[in-house]
Amino acid sequence: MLKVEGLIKDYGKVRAVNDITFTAKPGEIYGFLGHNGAGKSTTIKVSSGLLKPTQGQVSICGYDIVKEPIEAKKNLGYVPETPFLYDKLTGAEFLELIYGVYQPETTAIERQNRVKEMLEEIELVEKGQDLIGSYSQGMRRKIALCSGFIHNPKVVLLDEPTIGLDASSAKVAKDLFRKHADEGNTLLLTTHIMEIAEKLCDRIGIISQGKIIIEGTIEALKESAKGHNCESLEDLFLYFTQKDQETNGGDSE
Ligand SMILES: Nc1ncnc2c1ncn2[C@@H]1O[C@H](COP(=O)(O)OP(=O)(O)OP(=O)(O)O)[C@@H](O)[C@H]1O
Repeated sequence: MLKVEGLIKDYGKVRAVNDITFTAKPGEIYGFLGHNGAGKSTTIKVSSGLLKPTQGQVSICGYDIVKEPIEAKKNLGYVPETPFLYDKLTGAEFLELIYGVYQPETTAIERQNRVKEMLEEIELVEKGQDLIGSYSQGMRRKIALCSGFIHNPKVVLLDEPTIGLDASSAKVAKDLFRKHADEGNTLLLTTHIMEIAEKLCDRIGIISQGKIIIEGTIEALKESAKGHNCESLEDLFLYFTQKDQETNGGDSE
């Protein structure tokens, strides 16, 4: 379970996140949607422990990310929008390294077996022994995704997880996300691709100018937009964000 309560994050004078509260539950894929600069990545970075909140709390499975970072991070997987990878390691070596950091008590054989399983799941076995430096953009993305799931975390934060993936790789990734959620884990993901959010997410939170302006299932969002001709998630997204800008002003695009 991921709980964000009264979160505020300032970068100097810029208030990037302005009092956000939401919960992503076990078994759920929570989609975080918003225009560029709305505050999605900042919320994810604070939730991962990478940035300190200005105000408010984030807890991962009940552990406060600031006060109990080790316990919180043991339960956490995080795949940033621009992941850092080691070009001089093979994909398999990189994943073994990450797995060993999270599960230091495991043996080398256990780590190798888990990595093999993960590479099979993401359909990258034949490239596992190649250097990451030789990978295409899509292969790099796949390895980064594996690094977020390799230790079977209870909460996974995914910032634009399907960027650079072709249609069949995106399908493999989406299947991985769904399977992990169906096993009782929590996923929070951001995406600008409305079709992905529509098909994959159990609940949606729309963020505008650092605030969540509406959240719920797509059915619930449609109910709130009744009479405004919103048939798809794209229609709903445009309706709610435009309404927010008309009501509250601002220049987020
Ligand atoms: N390191 C930083 N220093 C100063 N301002 C920042 C920094 N990172 C983000 N911001 C500002 O915070 C606000 C929210 O940015 P954020 O990256 O969280 O948005 P986002 O919703 O993830 O956008 P995108 O969809 O473009 O990735 C923006 O106004 C951005 O310019």
